[in-house]
Amino acid sequence: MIDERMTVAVLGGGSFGTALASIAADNGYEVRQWLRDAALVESINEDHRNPRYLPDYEINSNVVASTELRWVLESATLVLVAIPSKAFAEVVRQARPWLNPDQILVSTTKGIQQDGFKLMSQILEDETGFSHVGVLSGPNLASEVAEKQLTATVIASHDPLTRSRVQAALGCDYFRVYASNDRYGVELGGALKNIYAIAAGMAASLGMGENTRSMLMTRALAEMSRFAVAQGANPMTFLGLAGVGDLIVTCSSQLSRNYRVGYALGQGKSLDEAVDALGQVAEGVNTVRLVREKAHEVGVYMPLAEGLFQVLFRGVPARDMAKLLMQGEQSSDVEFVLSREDVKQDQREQEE
Ligand SMILES: NC(=O)C1=CN([C@@H]2O[C@H](COP(=O)(O)OP(=O)(O)OC[C@H]3O[C@@H](n4cnc5c(N)ncnc54)[C@H](O)[C@@H]3O)[C@@H](O)[C@H]2O)C=CC1
Ligand SMILES: O=C(CO)COP(=O)(O)O
Repeated sequence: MIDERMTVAVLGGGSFGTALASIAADNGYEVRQWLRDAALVESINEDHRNPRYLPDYEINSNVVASTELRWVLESATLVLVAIPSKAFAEVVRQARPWLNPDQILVSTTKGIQQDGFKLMSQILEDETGFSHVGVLSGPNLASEVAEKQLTATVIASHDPLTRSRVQAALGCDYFRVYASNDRYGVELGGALKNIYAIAAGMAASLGMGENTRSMLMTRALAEMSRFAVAQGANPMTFLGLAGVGDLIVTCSSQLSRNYRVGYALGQGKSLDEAVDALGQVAEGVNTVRLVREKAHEVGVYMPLAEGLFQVLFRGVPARDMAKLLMQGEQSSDVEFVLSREDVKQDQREQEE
């Protein structure tokens, strides 16, 4: 049964915004989608297709697109913001005059803003001062969502109303929406896994095997949760869909843009060539820079992020970096069970 009071606005005309708009419309809600590009607006409204970002999928005909932010937002009770992190704050500021404190504001973006190392839901909070704020994140390749492949995601918010409204708006027989109150952990999970997806794509194109991919993904999880805990998130969140779930899909699929950037780099393309060929956002390229800097600042050990940074921005060949990483410290498997300090202590004692 649909909640008659709910109307949905989606900001962003990329692949994920389009896929989410179509789900809400499939669920019977009135959906308005904001895009800058008038030609794409026309395609969505006339042909029910987004030829630039999701050319192969039909969009529910109840999604109405517009270039008018005011029109899209004025009747909305739920606002999903699906804008790449670099432009996220700018768009929220543009939207601010038509946002109100009763609306539910949800980021679906998996990135970090350079200025202040802010996650997107923090931007929503800071720019509006409103309290119904949440994050949607999980293993959600947009084209598979658009194809109605069976999929699950997480709505994370401290606010129960935000969680239940998003579950009602998007949950359906092909899209399950699980709830979390660790907004920061869920959001960090989505942003951080993009770093390791680039590394996984690179490893695959260099012909590295399945053991290598498994090692990479599991050590990535250790590194992500180490960083997140240092930033105040709950490590248990990384056992869920927005942690290990998203890491698995993004590190295993050519449908991931971050993975594809890594794959192209492994084939010898430059970073600029790889990003240009993609023509869509690969958030991990920026995230690795910001996270590496933050890790240095707060003293968190992140050898994989550091290694990827050196390959992407310092010209270190990926194979050399892989060799170097294999010579790094052999420490604890799960450091929430046996700490890295304890392993170091054991090793020191054996050496004496
Ligand atoms: N595509 C996917 O499979 C998924 C993407 N996400 C996240 O969703 C976010 C958005 O990604 P996609 O929709 O995939 O991106 P995309 O690359 O498909 O499209 C980006 C959209 O944002 C628009 N845009 C960029 N700058 C803008 C600005 N200043 N003002 C207005 N619009 C602007 C572009 O015109 C385009 O419509 C990313 O952070 C991504 O990590 C999350 C889950 C799945
Ligand atoms: O976040 C995603 C899947 O959950 C999409 O990943 P990419 O941005 O790498 O395509």
